[in-house]
Amino acid sequence: MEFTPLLAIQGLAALVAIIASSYVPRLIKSFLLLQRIKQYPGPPPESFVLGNTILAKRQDRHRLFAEWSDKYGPVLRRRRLDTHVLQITDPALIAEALRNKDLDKKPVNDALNYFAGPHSLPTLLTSESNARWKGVRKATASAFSTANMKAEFPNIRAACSQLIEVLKSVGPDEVVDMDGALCRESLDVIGRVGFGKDMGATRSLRNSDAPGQAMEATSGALLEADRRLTDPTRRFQFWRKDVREGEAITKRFHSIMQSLVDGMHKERPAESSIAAHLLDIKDPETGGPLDDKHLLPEVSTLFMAGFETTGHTAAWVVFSVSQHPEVEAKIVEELRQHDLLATAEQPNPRAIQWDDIPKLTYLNAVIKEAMRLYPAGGVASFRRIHTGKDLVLGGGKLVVPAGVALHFPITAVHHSTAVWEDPEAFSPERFLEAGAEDARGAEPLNGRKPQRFIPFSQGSRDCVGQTLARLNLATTLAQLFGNFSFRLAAEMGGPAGVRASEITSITLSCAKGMKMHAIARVKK
Ligand code: HEM
Repeated sequence: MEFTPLLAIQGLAALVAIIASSYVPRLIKSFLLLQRIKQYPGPPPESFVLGNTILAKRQDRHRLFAEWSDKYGPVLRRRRLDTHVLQITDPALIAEALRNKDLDKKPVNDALNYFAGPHSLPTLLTSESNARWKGVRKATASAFSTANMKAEFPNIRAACSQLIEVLKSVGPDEVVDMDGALCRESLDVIGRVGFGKDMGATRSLRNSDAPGQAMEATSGALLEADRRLTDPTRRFQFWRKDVREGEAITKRFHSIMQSLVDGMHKERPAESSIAAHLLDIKDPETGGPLDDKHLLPEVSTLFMAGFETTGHTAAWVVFSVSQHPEVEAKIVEELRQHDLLATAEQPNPRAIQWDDIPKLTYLNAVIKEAMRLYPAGGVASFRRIHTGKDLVLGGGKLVVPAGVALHFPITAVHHSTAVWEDPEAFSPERFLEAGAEDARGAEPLNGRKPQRFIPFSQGSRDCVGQTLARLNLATTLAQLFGNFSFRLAAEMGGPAGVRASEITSITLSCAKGMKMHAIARVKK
């Protein structure tokens, strides 16, 4: 056939018709949905086509969602291309919605699945709540039981002791990135508690002989996943050097995870470990144990979901305390009362025990207050209605039409003036009051009070690792504050510099890290 201008025009027309036939129905649907949620206010769209897409990808979007919530109210409307999103920050509505079985996660998250394993399969974190997810969730939830955490407590303490040793070798004039150090420690905690393996991330901070690849590979692969999340076309840009490097480091991360899986097969792990629980999962399709194709991504996911979240949170605590000497003085007094403070008479305080953790009331309140202000998963919690039917919440107060997405941004709830008094103030005392975590004036739902403090989200898709996270945070921070006082390094530009560098990628951190001076309480 001869190529003629007429043929080219016909081809172009066919292409336009194909695109139009798939997009026009979507646009009509989007327009009709808009008529049903028009009554809710919301930020003006950036453009007719984009809606609020670009702003909602901003690095400080956690702050933006909070500003919108205060400006437009607890139920507001925004748009991502042709998808309408209702952003909800009313704790009672959130509690009801997140416990409603008609809502589910969106089925696929390619970037995170790519991170998790070579076959890009959905995992505990990214999958819909299907039979496979149920099996993995049940097994991991029981791995994180109080009894198992108690059995694994010495492993957490051991990882923290390594960090203390590293910091002791650093002089007070030297600057340490406490965010990086605490992420390393959290990675090692997951390695030890989950798989009985020291990944060497903390040791490699000061010792170049220690095997440091685990940290570099995990954070490098996570960075590549984050880049793919913000730019879905990235995976096709094979000519770019940074994309190829991202692929290479992701492969390296997978091979480290594969060696953990090989170790699990070689020798039965401790019964209290996460590994033992993962090995006992029955695959709903085969009835047998998970094959490596499915097991490896679940192992990776626990590292991904657990190490930066916990590490960044601990860094936010250290930063917050460094800005509030009166808070530090109270922590010091509490640690002194429990014999956990380094003093001239007792330069090495006694080793922290499992029973100490609940007794550290003030420190626990400080951790909660930092998690309120800086929730690591602050923009998580997107849901969609999977039944095709409208969702009715609050006894008819809110009707969500099927097809509208729901977003419950945790940072916005934690910073809302409608939910908290003086939300921007760092005041651990608020968590010393009984019922501080409950939503004010909200009626109990199935016997449970709706919560306004939700750093781990809520409902069936809440954080499965929260027992480990809380335990690690309290154990680590008690030992850190027992031995050191922290001062923000000048290069951070003071609290204003930290605030200006807040960044939400997959988790919330400070783009500059958290550079500090660790000043030993007892001089050598
Ligand atoms: C301070 C530390 C942590 C914070 C703030 C945190 C926060 C969260 C949040 C907000 C979610 C819900 C995400 C969503 O709705 O999309 C979540 C889910 C999850 N978290 Fe955590 N997390 C922490 C530590 C951990 C740890 C230590 C682990 C495991 C080692 C872990 C494993 C998971 C997993 C597997 C899920 C998905 C659960 C499911 O969908 O069934 N997290 N986390």
